[in-house]
Amino acid sequence: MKQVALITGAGQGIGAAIAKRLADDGFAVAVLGRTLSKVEKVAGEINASHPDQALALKADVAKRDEVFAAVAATVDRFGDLTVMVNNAGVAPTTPIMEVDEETLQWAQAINVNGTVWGIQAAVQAFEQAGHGGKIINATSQAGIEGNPELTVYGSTKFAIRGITQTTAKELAPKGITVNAFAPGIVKTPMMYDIAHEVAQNAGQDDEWGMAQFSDGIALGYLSSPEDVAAGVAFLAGPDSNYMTGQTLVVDGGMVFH
Ligand SMILES: NC(=O)C1=CN([C@@H]2O[C@H](COP(=O)(O)OP(=O)(O)OC[C@H]3O[C@@H](n4cnc5c(N)ncnc54)[C@H](O)[C@@H]3O)[C@@H](O)[C@H]2O)C=CC1
Ligand SMILES: CC(=O)C(C)=O
Repeated sequence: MKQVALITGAGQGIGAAIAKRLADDGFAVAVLGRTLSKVEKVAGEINASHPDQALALKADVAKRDEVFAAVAATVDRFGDLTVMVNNAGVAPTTPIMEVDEETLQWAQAINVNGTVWGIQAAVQAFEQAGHGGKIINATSQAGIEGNPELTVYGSTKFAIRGITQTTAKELAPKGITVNAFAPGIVKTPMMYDIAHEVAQNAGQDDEWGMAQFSDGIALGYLSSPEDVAAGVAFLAGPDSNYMTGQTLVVDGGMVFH
């Protein structure tokens, strides 16, 4: 069977690395993001080495109809969908007394609702094609253990693990597996934004800010997007067929669960 994956939030960072890794592994990939120029660049890089294997799609994962339309466009272009990677996410830093309704709703809409819409759209496509499939959701070490000043973000990442477990049980009879991946601290624009705030508060530069996060990592160094993509490649491939409802932690040894 032809393997076709849609990866959300794939214009940069972990999502772009996943798209490139899955294309190397033989998948046709739909590269979805909010900014068309960014996903077109990633898809163009993939197509340069793997002709016609990547499709760029613009969508906001918080909008259910846009996610369903993106899945339909993927099936239209490649004839199928076999793997859905719900990777898109936002990570506001929110000391508890600064949490407001707008930030809660924004993070919920993208991280949680976006994951639910991605699962629904993928299940519909798998059922229409008459086969099972694999759904892979992005959680975080911050969705396994509480992190200070990440109440809003952490709550969405804990929720994603809950959704992964409930849908794994619900969808198993349809031959669909649902797993999550939990990165630790990954050198992406998202993490540089967080490090920038830490550095600014201490009057230091961004690299100093990033270095502060390697303290709790057993392996002693920060990860690259490609380290995380390798874990996702395992979840997308046949070697994980007997695994569902699980969280694959790719964090260099930050949390043990
Ligand atoms: N960077 C890190 O250290 C960690 C990241 N993660 C998770 O991994 C995933 C990817 O993170 P990064 O690559 O680091 O982030 P990033 O911010 O570098 O990239 C995320 C991408 O998602 C896109 N996106 C955001 N909202 C969207 C929406 N509504 N619709 C479509 N696309 C949207 C952004 O435009 C961006 O291109 C996220 O879910 C994040 O929470 C988890 C643990 C650690
Ligand atoms: C961004 C993130 O997921 C962290 C800091 O764990």
